[in-house]
Amino acid sequence: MTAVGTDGLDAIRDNPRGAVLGFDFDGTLAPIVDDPEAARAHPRAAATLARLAPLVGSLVIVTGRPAATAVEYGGFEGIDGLVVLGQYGLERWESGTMTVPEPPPGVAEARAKLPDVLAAAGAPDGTFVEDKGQALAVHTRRTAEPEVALERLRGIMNALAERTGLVVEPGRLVLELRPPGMDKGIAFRSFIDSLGDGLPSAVLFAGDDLGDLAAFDAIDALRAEGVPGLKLCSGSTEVTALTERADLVVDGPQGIVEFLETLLP
Ligand SMILES: O=P(O)(O)OC[C@H]1O[C@H](O[C@H]2O[C@H](CO)[C@@H](O)[C@H](O)[C@H]2O)[C@H](O)[C@@H](O)[C@@H]1O
Repeated sequence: MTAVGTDGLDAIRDNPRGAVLGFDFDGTLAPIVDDPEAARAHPRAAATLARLAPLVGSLVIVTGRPAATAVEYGGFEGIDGLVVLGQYGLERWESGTMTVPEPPPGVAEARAKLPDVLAAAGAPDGTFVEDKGQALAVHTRRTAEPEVALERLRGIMNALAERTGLVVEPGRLVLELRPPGMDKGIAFRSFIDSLGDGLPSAVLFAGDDLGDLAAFDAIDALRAEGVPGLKLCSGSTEVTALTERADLVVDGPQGIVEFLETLLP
């Protein structure tokens, strides 16, 4: 644990009701599996979050998933005080109420073009598209050589993003075409600012993937404003960039849940 991370954790323990705790979903609260539709939160994740919610200032999940999918796969329905920001912050769920904006026209254009683009690039067997409404995720985890497949597709995904006014969000054996202008850092900070309570007494963000780096940036920015913070990494062999930025690395979603349980009375 880094010294500043220890300060962040001490501040959370000292005044949990003033703290804002943020979490990624896949790879952090839910173990990674081959089929995105088969992903489910760790068996103790929802119960742990439900027990934490009344003890802390705010609990928020910031995920690349549609908010409704994260709520369903997480078993989060009914957790009072939990907010889920989906599609990297474009969607919001709270207490059963969902806010989902219209996707920009570039998403429909990319949806129409993507099959031909993937075929022309020789996307290998096992490549598949997850259509999230606001975004299109091209997964290679189920190909024979997932990393090789991902690299083969990176150039054409960048080109299609440029043609359609979208951006490419890289992740764990996935490249997503999604609208620009939002990321997990903007979403996390906007959520904090929207609480209207001034700066929190402490912050935490737990993640595992490249998309979570923006939320780590938000923690760094809050620290620079005097807010103690903890950057927690759900460690894996697939992503090292986050490990290098984290204050504390634990062993996947099991380690995350065990860490959260230490915050409970
Ligand atoms: O921000 P997150 O909650 O981490 O969501 C990021 C993406 O996660 C999902 O894909 C990842 O998890 C899958 C299930 O374990 C795995 O098969 C895939 O290889 C991973 O990239 C999800 O399918 C995406 O839509 C999310 O954006």
